Amino acid sequence: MIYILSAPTIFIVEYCTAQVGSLQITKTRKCINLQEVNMTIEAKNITVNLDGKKVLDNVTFEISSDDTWAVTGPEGSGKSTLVDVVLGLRKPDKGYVSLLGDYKYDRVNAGVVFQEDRLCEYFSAEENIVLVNNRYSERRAAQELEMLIDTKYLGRPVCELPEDVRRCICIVRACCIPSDVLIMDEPFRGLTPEKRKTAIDFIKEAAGHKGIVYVQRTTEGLEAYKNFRLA
Ligand SMILES: Nc1ncnc2c1ncn2[C@@H]1O[C@H](COP(=O)(O)OP(=O)(O)OP(=O)(O)O)[C@@H](O)[C@H]1O
Repeated sequence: MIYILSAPTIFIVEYCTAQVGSLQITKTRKCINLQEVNMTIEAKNITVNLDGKKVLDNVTFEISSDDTWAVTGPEGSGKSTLVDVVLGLRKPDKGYVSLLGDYKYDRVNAGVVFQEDRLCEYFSAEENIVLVNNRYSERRAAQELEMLIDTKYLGRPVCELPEDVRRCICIVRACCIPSDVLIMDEPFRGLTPEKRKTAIDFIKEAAGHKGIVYVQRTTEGLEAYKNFRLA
């Protein structure tokens, strides 16, 4: 990581992290090398009560670039609630989520697979991808989709497609959204072990140095990852 000091009127590089008197301290990355991007989502002391029941009790963890987390726990243990808090969709009763490092925005910018598919049912798989990233043509979207689904499923309303194919479309969609982190709630539901492995390879490739959070009941199928940190 290089640090450059410059006068505030001369804006040398894109990421400004602090202003010190008349000096602008700018943090940059040589040749915009993604390897040096450092973003951290800090979830600290998260406590959530629902209907008088403590669903999350003082949960603390950090998701940084290059981290891959598995958040596991039995049914009803609060996994999806934690995802909602991290995404800013639910306010915790106690604790906070903050963004540290090279974030350009003051909110979590995530590619998400939700527990439910949340697809546009009468749109095709390609159209569902283009909807979340208008830089993609349908042709480009099809190329991404073909890494996980058979071409026979393209060009058809997704409501006609089998459950496992729909889940793969959700994975591709999350990976195609411009984002800083990937958060996936039961992404591999209904997938065969072989397909799950292909999907993990696809996600790893698409994520690059982004942090990844897998949410599922157990770590089954995540053996491809070594040194897992369990939350
Ligand atoms: N809006 C709500 N109002 C009241 N209770 C809720 C609400 N949403 C979730 N709960 C309860 O909070 C607990 C945690 O739910 P959550 O969906 O986060 O669990 P989970 O670990 O993701 O479960 P699963 O593995 O079934 O997806 C459950 O007991 C659930 O019934």
